[in-house]
Amino acid sequence: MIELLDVCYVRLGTKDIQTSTDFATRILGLEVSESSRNSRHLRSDERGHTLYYHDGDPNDHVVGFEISSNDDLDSAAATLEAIGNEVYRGTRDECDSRHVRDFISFREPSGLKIELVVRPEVLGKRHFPSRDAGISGFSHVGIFSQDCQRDEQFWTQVCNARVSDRIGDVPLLRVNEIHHTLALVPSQRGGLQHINHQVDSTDDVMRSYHLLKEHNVPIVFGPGRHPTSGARFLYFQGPDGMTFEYSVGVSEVDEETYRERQFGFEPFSLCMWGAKSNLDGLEN
Ligand SMILES: O=C/C=C/C(C(=O)O)=C(/O)C(=O)O
Ligand SMILES: [Fe+2]
Repeated sequence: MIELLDVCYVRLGTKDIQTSTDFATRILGLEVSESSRNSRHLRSDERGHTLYYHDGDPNDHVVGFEISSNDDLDSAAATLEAIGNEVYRGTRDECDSRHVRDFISFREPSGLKIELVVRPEVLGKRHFPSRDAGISGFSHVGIFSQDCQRDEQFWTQVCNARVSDRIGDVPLLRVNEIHHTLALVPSQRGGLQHINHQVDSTDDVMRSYHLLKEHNVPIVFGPGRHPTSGARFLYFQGPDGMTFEYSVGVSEVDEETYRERQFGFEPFSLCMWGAKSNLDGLEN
């Protein structure tokens, strides 16, 4: 069993590094922690970076998950190879550019590249956001799935993910006490469906809603409230068609007493306030 501790970063190719950086700092509210001619490391919390943009194909998405030790990394590689996955071990330079001690990469069943990393760096220097969006940190991702039932089996049987809720066959999966760290969203393609940052309050969600509208950023869903995690949310479109989410109030799960719930595949399962979803794979 591969024991994922948490999601730690997303890496995205972009056609225009400057436009993507401007969005990430002036709109989303992240901090540039490292910059080169063709890449940016961006920070959202105490970690050294949680988002990385680089010149490249905008369909090139990678999600990093932290695992606890090199022994766990070796046994994860053996587990993945035993079920037919090709596993790549990061070179020293690649580890250094990610600020991690070690990592391996592989593709999950719908094709998204996953990196399992050991000892991602946290910075002593206080995080200083580029705008007052109220972000408290990077929290979860949505992943496109060509077969939600098959992919749920991968995340729950090969890895340690547990189902918190399902909307139809769409599972919200946790790897720690947070209600979900990944959601599988039906699609013909693979890749990343959305990137979530938690904010401090509903006021932050609503302040950003008005700021985004003023800057003509397309709103994809919300403001609204998920009956699943209880979070108040707002989804909007960033560069290269990537969807970002702010949310606040995601519930925590007591492993001893929690039982997974089944929600119907209907609009009020997505938003209990009745907002209409234009989310890729979850339109209504
Ligand atoms: O539309 C369903 C989304 C549910 C949630 C939630 O319960 O918070 C998400 O944030 C998500 O799937 O990303
Ligand atoms: Fe989300």
